[in-house]
Amino acid sequence: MSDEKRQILPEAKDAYLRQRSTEFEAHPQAERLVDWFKANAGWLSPDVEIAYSNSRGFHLRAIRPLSSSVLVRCPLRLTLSHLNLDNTQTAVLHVDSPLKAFVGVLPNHVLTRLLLIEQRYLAKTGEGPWQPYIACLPEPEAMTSSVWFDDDDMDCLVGTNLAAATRSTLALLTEEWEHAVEVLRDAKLPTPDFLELKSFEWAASILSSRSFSSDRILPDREPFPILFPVVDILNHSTNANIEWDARPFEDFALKQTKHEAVQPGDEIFNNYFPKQNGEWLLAYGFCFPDNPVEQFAIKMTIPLPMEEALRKVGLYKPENVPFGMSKAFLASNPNQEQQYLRTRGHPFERYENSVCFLRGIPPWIVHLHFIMVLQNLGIEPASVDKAHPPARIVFDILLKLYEALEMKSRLLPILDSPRTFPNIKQKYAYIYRNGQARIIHAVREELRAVFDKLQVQNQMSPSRPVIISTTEALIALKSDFPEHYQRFENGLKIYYDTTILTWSSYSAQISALEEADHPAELSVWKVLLFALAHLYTTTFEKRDKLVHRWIQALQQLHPLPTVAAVDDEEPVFDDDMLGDFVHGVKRPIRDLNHTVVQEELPLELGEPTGERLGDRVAAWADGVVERCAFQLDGSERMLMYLETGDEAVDGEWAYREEEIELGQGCGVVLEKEGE
Ligand SMILES: C[S@@+](CC[C@H](N)C(=O)[O-])C[C@H]1O[C@@H](n2cnc3c(N)ncnc32)[C@H](O)[C@@H]1O
Repeated sequence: MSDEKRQILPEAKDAYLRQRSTEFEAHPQAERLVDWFKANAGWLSPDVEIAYSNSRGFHLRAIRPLSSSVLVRCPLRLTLSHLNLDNTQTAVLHVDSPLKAFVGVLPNHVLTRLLLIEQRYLAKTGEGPWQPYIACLPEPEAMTSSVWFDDDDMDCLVGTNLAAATRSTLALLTEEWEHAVEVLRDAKLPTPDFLELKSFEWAASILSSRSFSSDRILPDREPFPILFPVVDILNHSTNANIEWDARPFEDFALKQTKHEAVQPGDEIFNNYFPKQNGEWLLAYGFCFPDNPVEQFAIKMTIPLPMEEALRKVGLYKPENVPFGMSKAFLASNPNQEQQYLRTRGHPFERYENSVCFLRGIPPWIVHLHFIMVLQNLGIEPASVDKAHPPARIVFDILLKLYEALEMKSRLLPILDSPRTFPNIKQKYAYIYRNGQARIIHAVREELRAVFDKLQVQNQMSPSRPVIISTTEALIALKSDFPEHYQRFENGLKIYYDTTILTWSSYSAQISALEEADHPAELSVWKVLLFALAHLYTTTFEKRDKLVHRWIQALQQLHPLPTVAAVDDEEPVFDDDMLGDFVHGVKRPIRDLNHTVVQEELPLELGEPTGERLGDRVAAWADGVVERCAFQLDGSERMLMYLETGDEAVDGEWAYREEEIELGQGCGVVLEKEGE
């Protein structure tokens, strides 16, 4: 019975049970298996039977109320593993097989697969000690693990981690098989026909989907995969009330913990332990919609030269770990271990982090981005308060993480469910793939909600950190310095052919303009920051104005370059152009009859506080915009994150304790890929 079917409505239950009793036929092979099992000291509760259905395969079901909790007990003697090839082991069956010569030569797990292949071959002619058991094992055609996907099935995994994991599993199997065949040939053993790659893959799938770890029954040795006939007939359910009971060196049993609750006809499940859907599909050939433990695995790869540079700035020093995160991750190799994204409410809990919207991101990844951001800004980790790095640094980390997640989300859109699937493999592939897509989109949206909270559109910016386009920056300039705004507006008319009738019309015009493959707004930002910084540097009053505070906050992190730094550089902008934007364009003044009465003279580009101030401010504006301007979700608008310079106000959004409700942002509407 599937998990979904377990939830069936009471009124549907009778009909379901009637239908089920015809679907679930007793199976002659199952009967032979039970007879063989009992004849060899295996114990199966008299209250259960092994049933078979096309959708559930072989499985266990109750035929009457359970009189005891023990369902099945398999003696060590009946188990199948490489130990059966080792004459020194007395507690297990011995087979007379040429494979015995390779104990200690081939890896144990490879030997177990070869033994299984050999026994399958024998079972086909009714031979071998495990014949009734092997006869009940699924054949390759019935296998649904991603290892058995054809090209069409694999297409359903595009963009997922499982696509790569499946390919590398197949590559490893091929390598192990080739090695085994070579070793057998070198030993002058005729390689049997049945030892083909497909059989090797079959044996590996049997072991991955139904073996147990040996350590419970053989606690005195390194664990290895071992098959327990009949114990392995139970299907999996997360809700199974089951207990594993091993008596070391004797037997292994499954017990139903709430056996009174089992009704006649009920399927009895094992619990294989919670796993990610990728693991389920790769090893067992099924997976679950809404798997509660599902995470999104990320493998970081830090290229060697970058790793060396980051090591020098303190990547591996525990004292540099930010946001109160646990430092334990530093002991793991970032290039080897998987990191997992976790959505809100995940049963494994999220990661410790004083920034609540970063709690779904693995600490290694947050830390790496922290160090990279510091390196980009030329800031020594020692000079930063690691418990609460400034909000500007949090913002840069957020942006970098968001861009990476956004790219990944594009590769993995959430898809509508097709009405039907060509086969069960593609159905499971869809369930897995969409589960993964939902995680990456959920974590991305969690970060996106922060941008939405900060973003201000077409209105005066409040006195807090904001994400704005040039529209809102111009609104602020107009409010703070109307005269300077007027000059800038004229500059826009001349140099960008942009007339500001309304803010929306300006936004529409500037969004549509491109310059050498860049949005023209990028260069408007540069000129605007030049104008604002020039104003800031040359105005000594009105320092409380918002536009001044933006520049002040920016210059705390990005100081004006020195004279020496700009000395040999080509000027970034044309002086006349900057003069026009900042000091007013030379334009005719007309009388009522539209006759030119006077040419307005441009003001000089003043440099009151230092040598080559204009060039330095221009280089500064250019550098800051190049580093900090960004676009969100493919929108044409070029945005900047600007702070007030008041640390308490600026840090509030980053260290606020409550989580932002998703979908409640005030900014751009989320673009949902694939919808
Ligand atoms: C240990 S065997 C269980 C016996 C199996 N049904 C058989 O026919 O041999 C594990 C395999 O059973 C199937 N299985 C177990 N639990 C399942 C579930 N909840 N949903 C779908 N298939 C399941 C999968 O094919 C899995 O690889």
